[in-house]
Amino acid sequence: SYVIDQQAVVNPMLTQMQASNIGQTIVDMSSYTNRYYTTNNGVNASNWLMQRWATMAGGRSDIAVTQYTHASWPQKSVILTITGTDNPNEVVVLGGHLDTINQAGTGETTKAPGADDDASGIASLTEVLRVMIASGYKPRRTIKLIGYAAEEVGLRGSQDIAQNYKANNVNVVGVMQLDMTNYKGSADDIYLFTDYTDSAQNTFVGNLITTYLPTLKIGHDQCGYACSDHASWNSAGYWTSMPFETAMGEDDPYIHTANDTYANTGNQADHALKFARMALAYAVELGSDGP
Ligand SMILES: N[C@H](Cc1ccc(I)cc1)C(=O)NO
Ligand SMILES: [Zn+2]
Ligand SMILES: [Zn+2]
Repeated sequence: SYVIDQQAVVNPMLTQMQASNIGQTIVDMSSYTNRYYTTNNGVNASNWLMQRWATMAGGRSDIAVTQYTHASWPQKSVILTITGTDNPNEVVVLGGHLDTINQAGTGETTKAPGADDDASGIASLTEVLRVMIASGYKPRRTIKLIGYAAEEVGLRGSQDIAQNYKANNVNVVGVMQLDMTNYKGSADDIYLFTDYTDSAQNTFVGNLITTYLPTLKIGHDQCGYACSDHASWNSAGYWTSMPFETAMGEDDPYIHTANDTYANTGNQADHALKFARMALAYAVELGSDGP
């Protein structure tokens, strides 16, 4: 349910979250020449993320990391699963995409660092994971963190996964997409996009922000098209939210170029930390609901 009642668990975790950790993950991921869905770099970046999350999860028998093989391209999606304790069949999904693109065309040696789009989202989720593990948090529901392949070429990785979950009747109770979290281009802090998302869940996410991050300003906007992986889940009939870094039209001008670098978001991850904290609250509040 959308009742907010986990303050005793969430608040101590929020204080542990650090922008420097997020920044390091952005630097690591954007050091690949590109992460395009068909290049060796793109394949290697997926393998790197799997290894990174698996190393973090090492000691936990309730956490598994797998790669999802897509039939028609080589880059795999990465799925980390924290199996719930007494309500494991209800699943909470948080995602971002691990691929990048250069609008001029992306070959093996084309630069597409994708620091903001979307290393920032993956890095925000990785800090959520680190703090959940550090605090020994065990959700009652299952929580899945997903690094989608092939988002830039038509939301193809998330489409595969969302349709597969629908076909298998996986009971996903909520989906949050983090695509671009570190470029502060607008007056407000977090923009809840209203198209291809669920209004009731958006209200819940807004309430999470006012409850746990009361200094942040909330905006609302629309993409006007299926602008990230939440749209794949929405069209499969699942409830989604897409908190975005700016208002429409004030978004990061460097994306899909060789200049989407950590330096071009100020060599810091303070904006992304807001999204990481929001995502942590979302994961724990939804993840703590029993059957
Ligand atoms: N088009 C999306 C990014 C994007 C999303 C919303 C807005 I407003 C502007 C830009 C993308 O490239 N996702 O990978
Ligand atoms: Zn993009
Ligand atoms: Zn993106």
